[in-house]
Amino acid sequence: MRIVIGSDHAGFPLKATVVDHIRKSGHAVEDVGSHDDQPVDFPDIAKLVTGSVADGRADRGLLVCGTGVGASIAANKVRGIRAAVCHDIHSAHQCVEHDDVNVMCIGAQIVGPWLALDLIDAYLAAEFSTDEDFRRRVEKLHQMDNER
Ligand SMILES: O=C(CO)[C@H](O)[C@H](O)[C@H](O)COP(=O)(O)O
Repeated sequence: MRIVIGSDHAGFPLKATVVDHIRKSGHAVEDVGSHDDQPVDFPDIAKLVTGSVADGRADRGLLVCGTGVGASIAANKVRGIRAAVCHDIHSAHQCVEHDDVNVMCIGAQIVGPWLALDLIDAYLAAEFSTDEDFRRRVEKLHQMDNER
């Protein structure tokens, strides 16, 4: 898959480990920054990641900030984006299987690097279910996007 990843200054220390891991797993990674630990506003990075997913340049996005919360709020402002903070393995795969999440957000101040990599593995391995209940619910999310 083509993965786009971004972080703010709080997520920056974790991002290099994550990028390396995803590349070694065989995925293509676009790293949109930040590229150092200087303060950067998470909405600016979220715009870059979500833009790449929304226009089809990337299949899935990853955002890393301090808690994952700000990044997910920002990402969900963008049409076509279904973002979720995931700090447990079940949510990391179920969010794709049931909700077709296309941007997962992680808090570098909340989870350590080993759990972060397991979360990412679960997220990237998951596929959207063909179950009609889940498809109908996500279709309603599309309708909500179109009504904004
Ligand atoms: O977690 C975040 C937003 O939900 C950010 O990454 C920041 O860590 C948080 O806003 C704190 O800001 P600071 O400039 O790092 O003190």
